[in-house]
Amino acid sequence: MKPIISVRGLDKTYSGGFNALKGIDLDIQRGEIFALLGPNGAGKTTLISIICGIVNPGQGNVTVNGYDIQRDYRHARREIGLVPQEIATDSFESVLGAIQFSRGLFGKPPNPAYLEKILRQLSLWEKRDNKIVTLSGGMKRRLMIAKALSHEPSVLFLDEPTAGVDVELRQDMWGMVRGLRDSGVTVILTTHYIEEAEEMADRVGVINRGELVLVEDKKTLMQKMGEKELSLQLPTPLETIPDSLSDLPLRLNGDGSELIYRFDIKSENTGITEFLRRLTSANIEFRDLYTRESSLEEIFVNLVHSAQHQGEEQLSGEAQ
Ligand SMILES: Nc1ncnc2c1ncn2[C@@H]1O[C@H](COP(=O)(O)OP(=O)(O)OP(=O)(O)O)[C@@H](O)[C@H]1O
Repeated sequence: MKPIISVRGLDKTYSGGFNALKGIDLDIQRGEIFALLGPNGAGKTTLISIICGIVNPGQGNVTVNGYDIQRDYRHARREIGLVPQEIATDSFESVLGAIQFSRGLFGKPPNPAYLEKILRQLSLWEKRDNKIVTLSGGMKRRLMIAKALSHEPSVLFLDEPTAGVDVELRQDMWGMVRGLRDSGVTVILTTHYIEEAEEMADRVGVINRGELVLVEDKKTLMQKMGEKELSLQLPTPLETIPDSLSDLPLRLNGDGSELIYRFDIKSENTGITEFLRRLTSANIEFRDLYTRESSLEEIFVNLVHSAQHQGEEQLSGEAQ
């Protein structure tokens, strides 16, 4: 199947001369949840704003459902629902009135059954006649999503959907976004919360200093880049790691009653058998053992660090 969004060779230099995006190539597949991760100022909003037609692209091409965002702006824009970070809406309007109005802006004929469906999906149907001013913060956020969906777009952009939202509400939002994906909407979200990407995304893109440094299936990414840790619970805490084991990737946690061995799940030989044999030789006993995988957060930090490191090496190479 053809991708719903296709970005080719996208470059953006702002008028002040700042090069915010560098040669971005990206395909978004129909029906997926794609999370765009990156540190502050990496270029996430710039990329989304270009796809949504809010910021002019420099060089390159972007199509949405086959429509070129510059040559065929109106068609491309109709395919998109954008949920901005800020809640901006007329507070004395009713919930239903607000989404009817948003739909009208796209020149779409009324479709009460569709609007009812999205309000029900977002748990706002009971509030349809309420004035927006009377809604809670979480309801207002959901209303912003309902507005963005009102014209039946095929792609929904969520810019930091849960910034400043409490944990419980965040989980509600995640459930709702998954529900939208299940109903056929493609979702692209930017987030600072790695946990959010880890919970929701099918694929993850990492952007750093205007470059897309990685696009990967989330599960593959976690397997490929992940390190595992083998944690041993010791009945007798250790003060230090014995000299006979000092060449191994070990560390002690807390009061010395947890010994942690790191290994790479990519590697054919994890070294665990050898480690356990040497542990016995060193007369170290353990009560229990379990493994844990590194989180997307750790993977992300490693990636950004290595990308920065490469950049610095390149700069120092150029300076020489
Ligand atoms: N209108 C503009 N003119 C000049 N530079 C800009 C403009 N908008 C953004 N930039 C710069 O482009 C870079 C990328 O900004 P962008 O907002 O896309 O990053 P971001 O990844 O969305 O960051 P954040 O996570 O903080 O929202 C930043 O260095 C920013 O200062």
